[in-house]
Amino acid sequence: MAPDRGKRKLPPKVAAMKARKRQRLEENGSTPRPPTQKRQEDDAGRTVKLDTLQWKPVQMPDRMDDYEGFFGLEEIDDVEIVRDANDGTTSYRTLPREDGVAKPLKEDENVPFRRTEDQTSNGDDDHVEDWSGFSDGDETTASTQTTEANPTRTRTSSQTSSNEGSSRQSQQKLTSLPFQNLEKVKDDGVNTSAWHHLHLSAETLSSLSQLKFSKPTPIQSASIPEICAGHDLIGKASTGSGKTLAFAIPIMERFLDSRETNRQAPIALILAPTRELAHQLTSHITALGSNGYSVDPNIATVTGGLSVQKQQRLLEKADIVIGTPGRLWEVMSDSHGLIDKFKKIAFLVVDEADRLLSQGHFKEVEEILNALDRKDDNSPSNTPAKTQLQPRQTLVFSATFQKGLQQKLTGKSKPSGDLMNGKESMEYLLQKLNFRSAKPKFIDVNPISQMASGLREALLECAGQEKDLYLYALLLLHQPHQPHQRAHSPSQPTPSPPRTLLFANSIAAVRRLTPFLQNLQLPALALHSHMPQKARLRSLERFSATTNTTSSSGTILVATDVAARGLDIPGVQLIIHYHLPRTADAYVHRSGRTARAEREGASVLMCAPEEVAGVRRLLARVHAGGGDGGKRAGKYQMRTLDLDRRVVARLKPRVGLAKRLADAVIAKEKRSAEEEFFKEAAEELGVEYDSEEMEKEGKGKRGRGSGRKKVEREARSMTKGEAQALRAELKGLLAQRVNVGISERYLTSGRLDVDQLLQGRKNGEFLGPVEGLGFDGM
Ligand SMILES: Nc1ncnc2c1ncn2[C@@H]1O[C@H](COP(=O)(O)OP(=O)(O)OP(=O)(O)O)[C@@H](O)[C@H]1O
Repeated sequence: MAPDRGKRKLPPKVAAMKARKRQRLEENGSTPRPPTQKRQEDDAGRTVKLDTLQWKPVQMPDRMDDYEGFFGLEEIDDVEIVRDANDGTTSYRTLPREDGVAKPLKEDENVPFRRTEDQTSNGDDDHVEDWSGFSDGDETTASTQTTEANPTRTRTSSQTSSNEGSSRQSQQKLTSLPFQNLEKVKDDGVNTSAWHHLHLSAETLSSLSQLKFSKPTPIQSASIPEICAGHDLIGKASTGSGKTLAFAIPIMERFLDSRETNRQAPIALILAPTRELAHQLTSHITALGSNGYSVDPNIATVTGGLSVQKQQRLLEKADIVIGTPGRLWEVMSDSHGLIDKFKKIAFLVVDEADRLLSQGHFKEVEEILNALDRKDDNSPSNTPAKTQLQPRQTLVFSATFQKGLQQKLTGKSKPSGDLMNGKESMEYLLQKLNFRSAKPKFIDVNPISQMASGLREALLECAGQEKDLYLYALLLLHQPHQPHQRAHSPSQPTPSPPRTLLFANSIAAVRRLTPFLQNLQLPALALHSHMPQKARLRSLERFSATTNTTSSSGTILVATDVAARGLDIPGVQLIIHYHLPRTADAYVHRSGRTARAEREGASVLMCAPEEVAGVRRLLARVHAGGGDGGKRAGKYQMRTLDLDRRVVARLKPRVGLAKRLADAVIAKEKRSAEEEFFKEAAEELGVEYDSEEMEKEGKGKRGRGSGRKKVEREARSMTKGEAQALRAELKGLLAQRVNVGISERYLTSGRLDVDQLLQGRKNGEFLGPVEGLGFDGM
């Protein structure tokens, strides 16, 4: 008998192993023994009859409350269902217990051919990180749930729960992300008279004063009165323009009003597309709530990581709930009474709404919205859900609402009509959300462009095989602009070191580029959604640390689009799009990680010559906003960043060595992950794993990907000695100066040397003319 695993498609290599095994057995005239038979013989479990078991009644979860004719459910623990592999009959077996606790099935017993995390992303250069990977319902690595900017004053849900071990630790780490302005300020704060026309409470004003926000931003000025007056609202404003406080301040005002009432439900439910953004929202709202208020709100952050049961407990006392849709829906749907509580919230906030509501991305958002809108049994049965008055206000924010921005940026596909204008965006959202008023307020403070005003943009044209070389040149060019070169008084807060965010389209590319840059002595860190949650937090924390002016800390973050939306990291001055963003909205949001809060920054799009025309066309449309049917689109011309090709060419030897070393490490890691996988698969099948035989088989294959495989094989075969020799050679090259030609200046490897080299330089003297991007101003 074998446990029921259903049919799965075997990976080709495993299928080949299986076929070889069958062939050998047929040749020997023996019959294969089902692979799980041995395990069953060894198993101490006992076959039992169903009706002899101690069934326990199950309390029905909220999501079942609409199921008519469903009377109840009972459950039983510690029983495995097994199916006879030959005749398909089913029986039940008790699981052996250790210390009175049932021994769970090993993970791989349930999913024999599931690939491990590393295998998934190492194995495939085309592996693309899409938004389904950002929703974290299925991620179970260590995580966080609530953050505190001020642990002594802020009540957070996590404090109600004990014994949270490492999760608590990572939560505290996350809290230290320096959202600079929002750190608790101990001095007297700033004058807030510019806020007075918004009629906010003294406590909110005091908090704003301490946070040193002397005046509201335009989106805050426009939205806060409408929200406080009870309207639903759709708010559009460029990246980094303060949308978080535009909805957080009214929520805090309502929190103050409701303090005396016996409120049974959270005030607000805030949805965000990524874990990082959910935690950042928590951090911003916590900082607001813990600076000027006599009682702080209880904030629960619900993202993947902690057990669902723990998060359900945390939610019981929450005033404000912030979460990613996957985990939030899991927690809501498996709980008792939580959905009913959430139906009473005063605010539903959908941050980055265009992404959260876009087709096919977050099905859990729809589940949550449907659950919130579901009719109560005692509501008039003939009232359709759409027309019922919702007790809550719905607030929707993003920098981009145009559906057209989600079209591909490659220029290969024809733009599908005009970008949506404000009216159409509103209609789209009206279809998706159950607003309580027929016409929510639509506030668009940047109708023409969604790009921040302090952003400078440029194209860097280079062929695909030279991308790494040009990337290195660009990073060297950017490195020297250290803030310590600027006058800085000791009474001012420490300025952030310059940071660069490098975006790539696939996890595999992030994995390759990070060691490549590190080999070139550039301080690079990785961030993608297949990293364990702790490593994700560590990368962000190191990248964001306020005083990382030494070369050992990261000032370059190599990331997938998991970092594209909403992240507010001080000091990000340069965005590099190593790959073309797939969609125009991704371009807007990636570029929006710099030039925030009226600061300046630059964005460089690396682009192959054949892609340039298409990209220019579409970016012109992005800049034209689309509200005029694209008539202004021709006006915007993105500048080109010219690097002196002769000088760039001199960097080739270093780049070549750094690449070979990075490829070798990646290929070896991939190999060991593959070996592990195939060994497990072979064990499962009861066959012998012969790595040499598999290697031979791989060599014989021709066709798509065989060139890459050859390179991988070569990289894998690099010996330790060869790697050491290459490292030594690279070290030597990095220590040498590179003649940069006409300027008679010399370029060396590390940041310090480059700093010295470039002191007093003028634009255009280093690596060719770069007039226009104004790197000096950064
Ligand atoms: N009134 C204000 N005065 C000065 N700074 C502010 C003010 N309001 C917010 N900020 C700061 O501006 C920065 C950007 O704010 P926020 O993250 O809310 O931008 P956003 O509009 O949500 O951006 P994105 O579209 O990228 O999500 C934050 O560092 C925040 O602390």
